[in-house]
Amino acid sequence: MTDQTLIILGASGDLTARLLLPGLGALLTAGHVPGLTLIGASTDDLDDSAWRTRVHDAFGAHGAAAAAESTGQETPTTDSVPATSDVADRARWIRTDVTKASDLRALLSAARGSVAVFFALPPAVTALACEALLDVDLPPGTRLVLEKPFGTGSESATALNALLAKLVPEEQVHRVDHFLGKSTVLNILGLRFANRIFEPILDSTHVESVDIVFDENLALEGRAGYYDKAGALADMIQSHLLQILALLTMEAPFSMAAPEFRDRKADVLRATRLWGTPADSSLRARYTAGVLGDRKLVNYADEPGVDPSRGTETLAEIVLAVDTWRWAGVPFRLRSGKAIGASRKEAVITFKRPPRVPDGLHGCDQPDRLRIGFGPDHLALDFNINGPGDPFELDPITLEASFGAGELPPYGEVLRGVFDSDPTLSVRADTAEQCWRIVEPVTSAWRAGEVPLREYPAGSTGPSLFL
Ligand SMILES: O=C1O[C@H](COP(=O)(O)O)[C@@H](O)[C@H](O)[C@H]1O
Repeated sequence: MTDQTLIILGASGDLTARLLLPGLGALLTAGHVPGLTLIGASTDDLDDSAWRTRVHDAFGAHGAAAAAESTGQETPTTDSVPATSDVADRARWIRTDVTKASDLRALLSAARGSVAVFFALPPAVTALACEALLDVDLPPGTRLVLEKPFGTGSESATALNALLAKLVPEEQVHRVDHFLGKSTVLNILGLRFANRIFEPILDSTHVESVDIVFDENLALEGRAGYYDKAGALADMIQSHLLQILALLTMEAPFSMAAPEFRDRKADVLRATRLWGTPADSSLRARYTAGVLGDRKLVNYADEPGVDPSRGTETLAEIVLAVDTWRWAGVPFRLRSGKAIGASRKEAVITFKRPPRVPDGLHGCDQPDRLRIGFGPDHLALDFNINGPGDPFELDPITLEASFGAGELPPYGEVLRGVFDSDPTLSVRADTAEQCWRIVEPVTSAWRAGEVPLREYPAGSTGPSLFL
């Protein structure tokens, strides 16, 4: 097995501690990437020892715990997981200005074996780092791993793609969308393509509408530096929810190999557009002060680090059309909000009514629904039967299935693809551009003030076009 080195640019940031290192810890605990060298880099004045402590903490607090959860074992500490302790003990910190070729050259010379460079940086700094890398000889096979947001619109995404194409072949670029590492999201593929019963009715003849909803209890949680520039549309819809839409609407690939799978996703995203005008097919809103469970939340605009004049939305909705033979005429309603009282994370496929219910059968007319939950992992099918009591009275019933989490947490899954040099679960260049193209009519209209920014108290359900 070849040695591998993971270099994290921007390693002192929130993403590294909160998601990346825990995901890596789970991956190592599950026995992957033995002998990994981990190098952290940024302009911060850390040293090896301080960095190792951070890595130990992140592995111990989250990574090992996540792996233990999925195996049902007791939570081990880093001390009881030699693979993570070993990587943490040998981790190195190299002070680096990521926009300077000379610094990046020195950084890469410290790597052993096959190299993956993770850009845990804001989009503008990522672009500068990529430009600096043009003057550096990258070791053969180097993989470049980029976080969302990938650019800030289709123009910057196209420019960044062009830059990356000068550095390494597309197969070596991993654009991370951690929702593609979520076991329930991936279960959409098994549900659709490994069963006879669902796929034939997933089309415009049978489906009335599809809702993809990710409403969270979480509020800003100290992430103003990133979130206030992104907002709910870019943070969740342009990225994660469009990936879910692609999995729900794509045609069956003949294989799960990266080229076929990513071709089918790209096909359907190219066919996706806003349903109507931004005024009738989009909604934006921002939470005000409120109470959520036992937490008192302050007005978003008063959160430290927020620039209220930016008008950042914390709740966004858009309605999309997928112009394919299969889906023409079916509205896809995508929604995500923060500080929502009732957390709801699911895709709901609502079916059309039967052509005719026989006279004499009465009492219940709920439409059939297939619900795919994204946390907790859950699957439910709502339909009508002749229930107890009056034999001709219809009753609603739900068939439910819950299943355990995958072997790895989402970031672990995504990183496994990076270390295996398998880009299947990463977002391809054209797809990243398409996802911006789909939302751009909305972002332009919002910038021009054509859609008002509404308000909702934290802890409420928030406004909606369709709920
Ligand atoms: O990427 C993001 O995702 C999370 C929600 O995903 P989860 O896996 O943590 O449930 C969201 O809270 C965050 O704002 C966004 O940046």
